[in-house]
Amino acid sequence: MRKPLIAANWKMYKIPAEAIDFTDAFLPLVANQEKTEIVLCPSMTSLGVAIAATKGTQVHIGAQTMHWLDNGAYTGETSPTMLNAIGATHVLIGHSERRQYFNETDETVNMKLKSALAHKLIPIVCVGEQKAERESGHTNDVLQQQLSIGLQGIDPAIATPLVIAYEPVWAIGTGLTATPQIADDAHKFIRAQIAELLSPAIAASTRILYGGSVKPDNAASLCCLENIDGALVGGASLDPISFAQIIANSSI
Ligand SMILES: O=C[C@H](O)COP(=O)(O)O
Repeated sequence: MRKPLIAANWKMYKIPAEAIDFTDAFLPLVANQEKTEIVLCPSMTSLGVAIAATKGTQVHIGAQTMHWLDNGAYTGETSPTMLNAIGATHVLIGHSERRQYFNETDETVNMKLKSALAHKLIPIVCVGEQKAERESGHTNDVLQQQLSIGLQGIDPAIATPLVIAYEPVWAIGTGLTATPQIADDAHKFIRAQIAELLSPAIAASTRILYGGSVKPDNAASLCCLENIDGALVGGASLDPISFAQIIANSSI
């Protein structure tokens, strides 16, 4: 039985005071949502206040990226030990915006994933195809490549916390959403790949989230499918009421 997970990716939005305004409004709205794992991923400067504000609640805090090393001369980077030290529990890895604007590759995804698992951070590894790749019939090839390199050398014995987010790039921030059928097919393919690359047991327990223009009114149709175990939400997670509605509508 996979516990549903709904994560908010705030991207480069919200200063610390706005993060606190969010949690003040949001926490009472989800006080009874024990069935869903809820994660907020603020920017680095709001991690600390978000962790303090959610202490003692069932809401977890994750980072939007990290380096794979513990420390070193890497200006601007944040390490897994730094995330551990402040109490972050989850980390997004390989979001398409990191791949597009910050040169992240399947190889760096792989190094970050190994590091996150070693540091007991729950990794949410993002994969997904571009519009042209879908239109030319290459979606599964792209997913296969991202996963085979991203998951290379991962020890199945420590892979249980792995979470995958399927985010078709053409659906991110565009208002275009994958149909439930498109999303479920991709998730099914991803699960089969995990079975081959890691093990059938890990494939069965891995949560696979959908991301791309998830809103309160489409959350139920996307999140209730056999292979979809939750959502990674961008724009609609910035507003506490809308994000709480997505969580409520997903658990119907
Ligand atoms: O990480 C979240 C995704 O990029 C989805 O963003 P969006 O909900 O604004 O389309």
